[in-house]
Amino acid sequence: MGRPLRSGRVLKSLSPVKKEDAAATAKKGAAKKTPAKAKEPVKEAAAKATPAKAAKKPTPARGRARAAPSKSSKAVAKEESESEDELLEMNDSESEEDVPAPKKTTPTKKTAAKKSPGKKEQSSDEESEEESESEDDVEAAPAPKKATPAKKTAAKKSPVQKEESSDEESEEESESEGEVEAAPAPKKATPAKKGAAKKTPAKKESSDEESEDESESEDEVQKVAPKPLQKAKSPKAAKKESSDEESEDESEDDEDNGFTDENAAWLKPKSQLMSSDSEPDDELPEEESDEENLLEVERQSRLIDEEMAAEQEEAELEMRRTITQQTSVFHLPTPEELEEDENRVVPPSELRARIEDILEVLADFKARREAGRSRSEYIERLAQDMAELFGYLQELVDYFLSMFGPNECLEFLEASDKNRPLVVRVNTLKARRKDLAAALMKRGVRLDPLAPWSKVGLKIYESSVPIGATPEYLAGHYMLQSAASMCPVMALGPQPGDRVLDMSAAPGGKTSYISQLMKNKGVVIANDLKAERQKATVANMHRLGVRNVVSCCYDGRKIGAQMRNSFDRILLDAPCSGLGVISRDPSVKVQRTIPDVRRCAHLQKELLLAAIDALNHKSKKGGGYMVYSTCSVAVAENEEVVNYLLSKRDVKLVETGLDFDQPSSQDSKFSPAHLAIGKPGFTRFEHKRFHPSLALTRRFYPHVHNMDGFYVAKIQKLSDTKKGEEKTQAVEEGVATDVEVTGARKEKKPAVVEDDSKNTKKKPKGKKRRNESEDDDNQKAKKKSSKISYPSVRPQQKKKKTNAKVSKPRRYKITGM
Ligand SMILES: C[S@@+](CC[C@H](N)C(=O)[O-])C[C@H]1O[C@@H](n2cnc3c(N)ncnc32)[C@H](O)[C@@H]1O
Repeated sequence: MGRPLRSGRVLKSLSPVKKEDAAATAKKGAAKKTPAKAKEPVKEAAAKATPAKAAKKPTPARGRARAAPSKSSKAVAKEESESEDELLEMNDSESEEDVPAPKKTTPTKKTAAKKSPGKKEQSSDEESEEESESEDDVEAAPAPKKATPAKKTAAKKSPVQKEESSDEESEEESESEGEVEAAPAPKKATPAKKGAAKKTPAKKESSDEESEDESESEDEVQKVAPKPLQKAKSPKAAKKESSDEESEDESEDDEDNGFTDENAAWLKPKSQLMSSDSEPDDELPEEESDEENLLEVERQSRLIDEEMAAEQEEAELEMRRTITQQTSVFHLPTPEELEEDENRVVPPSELRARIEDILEVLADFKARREAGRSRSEYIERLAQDMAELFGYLQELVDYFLSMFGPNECLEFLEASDKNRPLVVRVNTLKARRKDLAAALMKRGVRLDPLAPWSKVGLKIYESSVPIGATPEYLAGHYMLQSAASMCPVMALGPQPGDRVLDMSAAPGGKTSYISQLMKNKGVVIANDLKAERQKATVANMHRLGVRNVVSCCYDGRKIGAQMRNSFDRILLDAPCSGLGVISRDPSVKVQRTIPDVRRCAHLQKELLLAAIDALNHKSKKGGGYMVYSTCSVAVAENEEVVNYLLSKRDVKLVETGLDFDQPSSQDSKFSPAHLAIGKPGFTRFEHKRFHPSLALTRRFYPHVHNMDGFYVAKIQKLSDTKKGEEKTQAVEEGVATDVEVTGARKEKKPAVVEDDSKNTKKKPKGKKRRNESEDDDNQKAKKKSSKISYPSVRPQQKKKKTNAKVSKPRRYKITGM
């Protein structure tokens, strides 16, 4: 049976048609419309039903094809209406006889048509005969005309499968199936769908060969025109793939409606059928609604597909971007670009972006650095950008960078721009914390206990009244005091009855806490160089009800000599650069210089030596301890100062006792594991090496602890012995030596920065200013080093007579602390 291969759509629908037509006709014709009728009427009805659907087809060929039932038309001719007879006769004649040359031209028709015989060969001989007939028809008949009769035949015969099982019927059925395979389907969409559900059972009852043949025919057809087939299939396939229930429902609807409408379409005048290339108008809406339904499903499916595709694309882009970011080389600004920058205000966002880029490069320097650029160049750029972004002198940023490293430095700078929580210390001489908290809360203050490690601290979140002017404040129930500044006093651990020196006391915040812990028992000497500041100290003592404090105004450096071995405990809350409390005093950013830091360190060393001298190491009250503290994070003002003390006096560092979860042991070995709050002090910085016990000192950071930058060291005086008096000269000159870790001499080396690119050592440009001052100090230190560092050579002693065999000469033990 030759059929026109108009498009893939037509061909693709072949196999559904085969099933669906047969089923449709079976249900419509046999089961519903003419249940009492025998096989032939069923066929007739089916034949009518099928063309009715076929009439939807727009192409004349299809229309003609449907109107040309070849063999089956003969069988049902008597019961057909006149118009139908005419039509059938005409079609028969067309299909069996004259075949217009142009219609025969499509080779694929033959291919498709020849497919069905293959299946028929597997059936009975009679079937084969009939098939051969149909084959002949196919070959002889023009494709379009034969196509529809094939369907029609199939439609007529397929009901037989349900109603009768005679051989003839099955022969006919197989014949019709064979024809159906090759029949054009597209315009049969609706009946095919309707029939599909009905046909399926019939199909199942029949042999598997049928389905195989179907697939074969489909395959073959697809080979002929694969692309259009796929396109065309979707609507029909969607139909076919819809649930059986749906199909059944539809068919039931059809059954309810009867064949009237379809027949009406089918029974149109021959001329109309023959001439109309398009479907009848009244059927268009149905077809369109089907299309719409299909499109709705498809539309949703497409939407999901598009969304998924978009997401996938976005994910890929993101991945590519991340890979690029992580692997790309960051190019430092060229001199020209830097010159441009100087003539404009670089936006903070741009600075920050560059800072972050440089940080990324530094994190993977080998892979991401620009060829020919050294690490120091990146660091230099980073320091400049950070200084500009946060408003610091660059030398300070340089210093922080050398202390923290790039990433932590950024965190520190950011945290130093934020205010710390407001904290008050309850004056337990006058109030209890819970009472004070309740009183403040009544005034609309939102607060919380400071931390598990403090029994007297309250953290203020919000207050509708000025915290420094409440009735409770004026009554002395509390003192404004930062969390960090409580730590030195806690570390000192003053006891009632102690003699305590607060060497730099004004305005008396820590002094009052000391008295509080001493329960107003014992004596506190509150000293400060500046008498003006001491007024505030006195006022505070009065307000707070402190009665055991004596204020005085001496230069602390002289107290050591004047009040030697006089105190059980001493607090030196030293004057400092304030580099830990920048959020409280942002002027530090531009007013403090590294030489300022050096000057502070020099004063601190002097004060510290004096404090130790004033400390009584023979205190019978468990004393002989002092605490050194600063509100600076600079190593020069902290570890370097304490390390210097270790070289000058017979002292040792002990735990600060700030490990509140564990019992504090004054004499325990220094081990960071014992410490709960604060970070260990530096034991090395740049080229300097400090005594390992410096790890017992505590550092507090804004970016780590959300506290002021602070430093706390607790020192025990062991004896009144002074080591290396000759070093005093150096101290007076403000020289920080890094010699005394073990007491052995260590000469200072000039600061160096490793150049990764050349692996050579050179002085960094960016650190010139700081290193210059360091170098000055270093030069002085070198000159003095012979005096400072060499241990005094003991006079040659006469060898004692001993039995011990001494093979090696004895070395003098150098005591560094
Ligand atoms: C950080 S403040 C002390 C704060 C105080 N401990 C408190 O908690 O309220 C440092 C103090 O050291 C004082 N000072 C500076 N040089 C001094 C010196 N040579 N002798 C004694 N005190 C000095 C300053 O006047 C300043 O009041």
